[in-house]
Amino acid sequence: MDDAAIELEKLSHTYDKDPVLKHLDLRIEHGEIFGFLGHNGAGKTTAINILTTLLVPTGGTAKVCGHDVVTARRAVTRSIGYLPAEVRMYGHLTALENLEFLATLSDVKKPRHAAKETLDFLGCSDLANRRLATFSTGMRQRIGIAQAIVHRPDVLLLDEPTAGLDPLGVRQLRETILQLNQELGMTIFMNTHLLSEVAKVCTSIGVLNHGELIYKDTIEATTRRFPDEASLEDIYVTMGGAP
Ligand SMILES: Nc1ncnc2c1ncn2[C@@H]1O[C@H](COP(=O)(O)OP(=O)(O)OP(=O)(O)O)[C@@H](O)[C@H]1O
Repeated sequence: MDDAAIELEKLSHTYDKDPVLKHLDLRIEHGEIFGFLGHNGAGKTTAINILTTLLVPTGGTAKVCGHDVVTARRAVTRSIGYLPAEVRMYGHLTALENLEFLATLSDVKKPRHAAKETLDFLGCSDLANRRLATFSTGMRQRIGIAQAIVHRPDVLLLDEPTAGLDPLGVRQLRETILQLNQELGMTIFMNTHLLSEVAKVCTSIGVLNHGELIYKDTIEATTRRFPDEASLEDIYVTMGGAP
């Protein structure tokens, strides 16, 4: 079988004594937009931290594009882009300077060109010469996405990307996710609480409940099973996923 974009096998993690992730098995194919749903504290960020190589799992394996997150960290970090829940950036730099700096760190060949092209691709060239300290939440988030994709990763990991965005920002984000997936072929892995959002943008979903994956299916099968879009919430109830 070809390498999946993301493959977890019995992935487990324990910080202190209680397990936070419990034997997760999950395969996400290239080209998917995967929505990872779960209540607060379910373990979603822990899973993303493992995929970004920031955290070494205490059990099982996680691979990105066939690369193991523990034994092939460099190959993993080359394959991924990451938008954390709270984007950190150098406020005194302009958007372009910041992006060029990060492109350089990622060994991108022509960093300034890549930075400009990325801002252009995301439709925010108008922000290029403004200092990041002056940016609104929505603008910061667009630059956060630019930072995550400036090296053109195969897989983009987004941790609660809609947090703090107004409805227009949420819609813009949805369009950007589809554009990255359809035009650049990126696989997207998105942690979210927003059930309504996953139905609009995702091709498949998984539901995490207290560290266990209690549901995984395509969005078509899911909406057939839970025909009322708003009632995607029923997944939590039906599968016992409420906190
Ligand atoms: N560094 C840490 N040390 C100890 N416990 C931690 C640490 N990070 C997270 N936890 C605990 O692990 C559990 C899962 O947290 P995690 O942040 O992965 O969940 P989440 O699904 O992303 O939640 P949220 O939606 O609130 O961000 C929680 O009980 C949290 O308190």
